[in-house]
Amino acid sequence: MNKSLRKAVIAGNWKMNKTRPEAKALIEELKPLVANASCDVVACVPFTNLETVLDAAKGSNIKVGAQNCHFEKSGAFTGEISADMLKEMGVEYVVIGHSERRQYFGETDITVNKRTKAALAAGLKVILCVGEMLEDRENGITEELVALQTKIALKDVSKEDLKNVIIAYEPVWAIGTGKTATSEQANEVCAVIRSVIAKVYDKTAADGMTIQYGGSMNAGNAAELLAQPDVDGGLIGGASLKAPDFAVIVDAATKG
Ligand SMILES: O=C(CO)COP(=O)(O)O
Repeated sequence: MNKSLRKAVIAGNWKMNKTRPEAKALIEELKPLVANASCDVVACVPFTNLETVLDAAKGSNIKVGAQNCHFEKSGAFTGEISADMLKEMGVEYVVIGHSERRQYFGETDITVNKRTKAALAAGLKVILCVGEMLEDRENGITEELVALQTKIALKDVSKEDLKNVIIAYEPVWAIGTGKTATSEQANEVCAVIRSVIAKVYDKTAADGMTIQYGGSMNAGNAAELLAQPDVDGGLIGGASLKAPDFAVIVDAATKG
């Protein structure tokens, strides 16, 4: 299927950055720069910035996302935020299973699956992150590992709900390191993910699935990565904190 029939999505993952005034300033700077984008533009911001960013992005084409949500609807889960809480605010997207959550906060494939289902049930769109560690790549198990992560994360997710899922392939060794996967490496694994979707669901679902690459994507390398046939967008960390850089990536997706 022609990739141009899929929706390209460029999402910024601000991670643990920006106070509210800084967040507002970044969105204000970004708005005119991405106003003519033909791809979807998303800012996934810290919980504390959600209201500010929702407000600042109002009337623009910037959509707003959170960076995690809990799998229970409510209850004694100190420090957690439910999917319903995000939905009620007007948040549209949520990042689930980011490698930093897997590495530092005990996130597992099983909890990623639970959070994914909870977010979809609440009506949120999920940016589901998968990706191998350097050791996995060196051991030659990247494809199997990413396939496994994808399958478990999507267990019991219906074909209808899958329409609200984007998958982000983020090799852990490329995140925040300045070491980008080559465009061939990125495309290869995105294609593996697409074939998993075809097997678990069907070809139509696979053809329609937006699959992003993430990991040191920046203004200089985005065009080549986004031109790959199976790369439909990007999940951007560091470069999403600078409006002009992020806007170049959005432009590249519009062309790619
Ligand atoms: O983790 C990432 C996005 O979720 C990528 O981060 P960097 O773009 O800073 O490498």
